Amino acid sequence: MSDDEHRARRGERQRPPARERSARHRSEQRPSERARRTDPARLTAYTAMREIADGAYANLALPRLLRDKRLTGRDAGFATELVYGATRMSGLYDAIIASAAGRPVGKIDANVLDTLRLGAHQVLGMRVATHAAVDETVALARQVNGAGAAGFVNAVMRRISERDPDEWVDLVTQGITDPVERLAMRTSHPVWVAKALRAALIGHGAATPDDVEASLTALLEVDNEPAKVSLVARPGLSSLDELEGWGATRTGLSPVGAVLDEGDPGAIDAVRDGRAAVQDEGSQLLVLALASANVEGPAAADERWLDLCAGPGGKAGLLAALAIERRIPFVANEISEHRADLVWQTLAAARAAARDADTSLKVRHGDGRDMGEVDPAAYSRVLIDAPCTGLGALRRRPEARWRRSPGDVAALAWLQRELLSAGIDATAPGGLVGYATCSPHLNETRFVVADLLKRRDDIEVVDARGLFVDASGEQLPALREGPYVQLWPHVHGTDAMFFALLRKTG
Ligand SMILES: C[S@@+](CC[C@H](N)C(=O)[O-])C[C@H]1O[C@@H](n2cnc3c(N)ncnc32)[C@H](O)[C@@H]1O
Repeated sequence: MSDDEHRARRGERQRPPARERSARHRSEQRPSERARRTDPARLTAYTAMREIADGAYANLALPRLLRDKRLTGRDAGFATELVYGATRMSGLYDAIIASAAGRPVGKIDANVLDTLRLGAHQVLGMRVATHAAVDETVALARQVNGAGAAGFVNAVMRRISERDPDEWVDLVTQGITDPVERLAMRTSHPVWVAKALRAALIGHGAATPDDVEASLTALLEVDNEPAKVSLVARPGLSSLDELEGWGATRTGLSPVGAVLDEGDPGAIDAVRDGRAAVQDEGSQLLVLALASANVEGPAAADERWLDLCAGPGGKAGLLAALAIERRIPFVANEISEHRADLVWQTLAAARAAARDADTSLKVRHGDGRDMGEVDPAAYSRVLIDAPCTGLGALRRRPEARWRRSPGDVAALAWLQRELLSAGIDATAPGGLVGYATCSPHLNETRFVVADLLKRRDDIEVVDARGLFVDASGEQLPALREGPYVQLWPHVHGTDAMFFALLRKTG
């Protein structure tokens, strides 16, 4: 990376007129006059983009490629920002590329389009100096798309770099009259996602129809900001002091949480051993809430805990640690064999601790919908972290917004109801069921619980707000009227986790 790019990554503008003149001169050269190759960071970013186009997940594909290419430090950071930014912003960038190219992106070869998305992000999203962004994108195109494509990329990149980001947004939104659709384009979200999140903000009481635009804007903008790396110190296995020793900082939000501002969490001994883990603080808080609520009646006499949908094991890791401290038997269930294996690995440290404490910790591979029949009324606390669209964690999964569709919400709705019903069947009278999603979509959250409350007479809702307490014991702010808890990235700094707490009454 050049000095300009390092400055750009620090957010400094670097576009002196002389360089601009030089950029114009260089970009007006025929691509064949500039036959050099691009740098490994951009090439790796391009390879990741192609894998993502084939269905890979950015958070899995990119770290593997960075390792294979031995990219570390600033180069790894640069490649990561390129891939995450170009993928997240591809809705907006595609509109800009189409305008600059004078043709719909459907008529541009998919490989070339990815090269252009990476180039657009450097110019519009990263403030890499224009000449470097254009030259390197053309060099990348020459290397991976061929000489013919490089000429086209050169022309499109030159046009993109003629306007600043605000001018482009104005241009590509000028024909859009609906304000939510305009916002969706500006913040690069599918329109249906922006509309669903708008309805969720209102439906969960976080905004009114009159003031929702400001909240929606803040929410959609946060989706485009890199999420901090949050860590959990699993109680009894690690501690916040230990994580601080590795450079993490307590946030004060989760009593067991810290953030790592820089560095690889995988380098931390406790994370490698499974005594600590990377985990959103909203997820930590809902596990702590379920574990700290009062169970009553027969459930209180014989505590046993169940995580019904445990893969890959993040919440099970925290729940298991808490169960072991209290010598409570714990079962983590998961339907996917591969993900059940991941739970087994994630719980390695907890399994050892359970053996030492002579308490039971089991990983079950099976359909959670059967648990009501397999283990009826057997558990005192059941967590149902249901499969969902993940619309509350878009900042962590750059490709997710483009993969999901409204049909997914409908397809998941029935499964979510069946899992919640089975979880209730598996709960002993007086016991608690925590229903969670990393989506605030009303059809995956309130409506699922409301439906079960209508169909069953053996459950009641417990107000969960008082159980969401920060490191100093204070209830989290802005939890609205309850009884459910809906966290928001733009308010709480967590993923948009939903949590409903139900008590089995009969
Ligand atoms: C949101 S994820 C759970 C995340 C997990 N609690 C964690 O914190 O790491 C939902 C999980 O439910 C699993 N799942 C889907 N259908 C299921 C079913 N019928 N029974 C049990 N698990 C299921 C999925 O494979 C997925 O691993």
